[in-house]
Amino acid sequence: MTSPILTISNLTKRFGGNAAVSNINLDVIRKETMAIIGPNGAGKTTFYNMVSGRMQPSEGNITLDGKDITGLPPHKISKLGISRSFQINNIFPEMTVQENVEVVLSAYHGHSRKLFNIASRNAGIQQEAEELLKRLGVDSLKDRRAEVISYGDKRLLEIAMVLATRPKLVLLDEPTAGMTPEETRRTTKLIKSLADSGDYTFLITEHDMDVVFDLADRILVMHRGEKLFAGTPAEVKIHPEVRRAYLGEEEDEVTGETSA
Ligand SMILES: Nc1ncnc2c1ncn2[C@@H]1O[C@H](COP(=O)(O)OP(=O)(O)OP(=O)(O)O)[C@@H](O)[C@H]1O
Repeated sequence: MTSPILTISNLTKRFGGNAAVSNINLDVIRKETMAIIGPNGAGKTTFYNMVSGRMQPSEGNITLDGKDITGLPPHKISKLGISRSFQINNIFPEMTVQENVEVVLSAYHGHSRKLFNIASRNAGIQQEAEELLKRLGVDSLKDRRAEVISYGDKRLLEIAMVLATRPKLVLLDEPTAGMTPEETRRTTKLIKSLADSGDYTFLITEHDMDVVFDLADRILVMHRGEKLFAGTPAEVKIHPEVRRAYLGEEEDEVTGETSA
């Protein structure tokens, strides 16, 4: 875990006179799982939107694997290897779970995304889709229409679709938001096993601190647009300024403990 896959330099986004993100410097190391946390309004979404190309930075640079991607549109950034999960928006509800993954794989392998190509399914793509669904633990659902599976399973399907593009960097936006505690446990375990496989680099935003501390190798703590601290979960837990930033929001949110 040494060379950075993503380098952020002096990244700033202003809305009018206000800096939503201010002068952030950060390296995301190949194969690590990095989480971004911070109180409401800290600038996490704005930061994420700049990395995925949905927002143009006011200042600063973003480099992916040595290539400057600052200000490129989302489709170009996605082609260059940053894949972002959107909460279920990408799923075709009437297709089966497996066909959904096959559509993405077909596009990745240079075939048309059009449905008639799915009808004449390619054996290699079919097998690849099955393997991905197995990795996500949803292969038993492969022949179900996507619209009938549970919310938690849809989120896992969505992650399978993101991974189908073989991204260099996977952005997961609140991967457990809206899940039941059981779905959250299952999803956390799965993401952890994907991360442990060493095949992926994850940049995750997540409000659930238990999930963050379970998954992250390192955590970027944002506060009022600035980088308050970046370090290991153990370092973050004991960092006085981090604790101070969270107190007054939800007490001890950062440690996952409830204060008496
Ligand atoms: N399009 C916009 N126009 C003006 N101000 C914005 C815009 N987007 C975000 N902001 C402001 O930038 C600041 C950071 O917002 P952002 O949504 O990035 O924070 P966040 O950490 O993701 O918050 P939350 O945890 O509540 O989602 C806030 O003060 C917000 O009001």
